[in-house]
Amino acid sequence: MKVTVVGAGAVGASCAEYIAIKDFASEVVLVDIKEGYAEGKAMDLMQTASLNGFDTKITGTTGDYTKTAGSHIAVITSGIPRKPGMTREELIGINAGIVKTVSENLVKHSPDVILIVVSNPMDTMTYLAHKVTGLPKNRIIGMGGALDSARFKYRLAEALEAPISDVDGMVIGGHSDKGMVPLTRLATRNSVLASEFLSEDRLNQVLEDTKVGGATLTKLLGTSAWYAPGAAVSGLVQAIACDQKKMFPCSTLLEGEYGLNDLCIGVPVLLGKNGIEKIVEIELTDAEKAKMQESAAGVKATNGLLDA
Ligand SMILES: NC(=O)C1=CN([C@@H]2O[C@H](COP(=O)(O)OP(=O)(O)OC[C@H]3O[C@@H](n4cnc5c(N)ncnc54)[C@H](O)[C@@H]3O)[C@@H](O)[C@H]2O)C=CC1
Ligand SMILES: O=C([O-])CC(=O)C(=O)O
Repeated sequence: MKVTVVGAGAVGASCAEYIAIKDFASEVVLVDIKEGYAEGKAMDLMQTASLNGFDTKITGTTGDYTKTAGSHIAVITSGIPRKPGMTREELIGINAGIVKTVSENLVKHSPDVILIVVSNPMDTMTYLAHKVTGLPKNRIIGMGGALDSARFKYRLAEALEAPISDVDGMVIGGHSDKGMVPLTRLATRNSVLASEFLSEDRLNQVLEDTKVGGATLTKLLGTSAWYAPGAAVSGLVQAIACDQKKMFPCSTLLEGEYGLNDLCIGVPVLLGKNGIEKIVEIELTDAEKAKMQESAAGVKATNGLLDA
């Protein structure tokens, strides 16, 4: 199983590291545009192999896509991250051009590849990857909901004063400060609804803290986060590589599902060897449906900037 990760920056390198540590891929190829950078990251990571006990071979290249040929899965993390005070949507001007070129190059050398889009604004970049490559919808996956759900669980565990392994929860909707829809109604601690333990106000606080999870870290770090994003991507890659049929909220092209059309947005999907093997439609309340509609309107407004 060969995996390419484009962008050897913070998220790309973290993602490559987690993939290697889990030791399910034979090969990871890092690609960057900065001369020597991917090669350097690959060498540094390879020197952790004997320490961390993995056999995955990691190599790096400065923009030579022939080295990516025959990739089963490719992750796109190339592009600029936001700085404190910015929204993800503000990155579109620079990142759209990068994601377009990178998607074209990847598909040219690996026509059967499954793409995982990470660069922001992620839902719009996933939609752009569809437009540019014309790949079937099961082979283009946007990563956002897996990360947002991990942050939701972190905040739930904090509020419940429970170990994280006790809690479960899911975030759907757009991967943006305003567009996320954390499903507090369905959040649980060991199958018991979180609402049994937490007041409505406290659950709302969990919801609000989850939505600004990325912005909170960006303010603290001066750039956006990378450990949890890298781990979240590695989870999606593993689910596909190992044909796990695991459920994650991912950004996917909707054609009527959830009453939405012609956009990519986060909904629960099953991931296996074919990429997105099923879009899971769950029954939402009227309030949740309204939030999804609002979130979709935000994503569509950003998609509209692609043509501008
Ligand atoms: N979807 C999500 O949940 C998340 C998305 N992100 C996004 O991921 C992207 C990357 O973030 P970081 O890794 O923190 O940034 P970074 O700046 O550390 O790394 C980005 C890398 O992309 C490279 N790059 C730029 N243009 C390229 C091209 N044409 N081909 C190959 N490589 C190129 C840069 O040289 C740099 O090394 C950002 O857009 C960020 O907003 C970050 C975290 C989570
Ligand atoms: O916050 C950002 O800009 C990066 C990102 O998407 C995240 O960490 O959720």
